[in-house]
Amino acid sequence: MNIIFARDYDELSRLAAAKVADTMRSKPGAVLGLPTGSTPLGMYRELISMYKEGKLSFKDVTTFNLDEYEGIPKEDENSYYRFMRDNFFSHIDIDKERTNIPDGMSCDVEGECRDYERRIEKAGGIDLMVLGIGNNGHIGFNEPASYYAGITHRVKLHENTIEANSRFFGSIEKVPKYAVTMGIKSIMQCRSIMMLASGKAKADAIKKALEGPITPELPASVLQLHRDLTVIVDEEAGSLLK
Ligand SMILES: N[C@@H]1[C@@H](O)[C@H](O)[C@@H](COP(=O)(O)O)O[C@@H]1O
Repeated sequence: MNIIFARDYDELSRLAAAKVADTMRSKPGAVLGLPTGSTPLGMYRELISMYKEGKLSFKDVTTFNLDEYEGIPKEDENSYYRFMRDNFFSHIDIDKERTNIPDGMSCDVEGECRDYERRIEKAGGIDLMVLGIGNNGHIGFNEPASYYAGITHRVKLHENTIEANSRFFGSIEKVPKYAVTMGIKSIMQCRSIMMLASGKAKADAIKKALEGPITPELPASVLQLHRDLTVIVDEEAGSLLK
């Protein structure tokens, strides 16, 4: 495991974008796994700048997003589809046909999950998966549980997650109760993983994830078993690490 201590959020974002760019340069047609949330916003801004400066092209890249809320239409301002379009995809030269986000409006959720896994396999698997981490240690929407959920699946969100994410919805009542997320197996199968964490609220989850026991009660702790894991933390998020 490679832990990088960034001075602050800006440096974390630059380092994260540089790793994505390296992956794209070393493998034309790379397949990227992408997260939402406030943490990767700076990384997306950096990547957009690289594209605008002519240093990077996303033409041949394929992407798979980690998760999506259930029951939120694509065009809703809180859908992860909108998040990705507004914060990243509409600013770069990516082929929209090569961007994949679970369909949270599907009337056949099970079928959608199976199809998502098939699409990842058909693309040749994910070269670099970028992850954030929830305050409770979740990755994607894999919530603390007594077992590991393997592949892409429907999940009931924890109270804690609903509360943390209510800041985007204006009120707790408006936050969806369910989501579709890539599973722990789908994440662990990625060839390389980079997890990002910024701010004091993440310090406890990061300490448990990297130094605590490996348990589905703290989903990110399973990443300790991955062969190619890079974690980038800023000073606050890394403040409890030994
Ligand atoms: N499903 C997403 C996660 O993928 C993300 O890592 C987490 C943390 O978000 P933030 O970066 O805003 O703290 O939020 C959501 O729950």
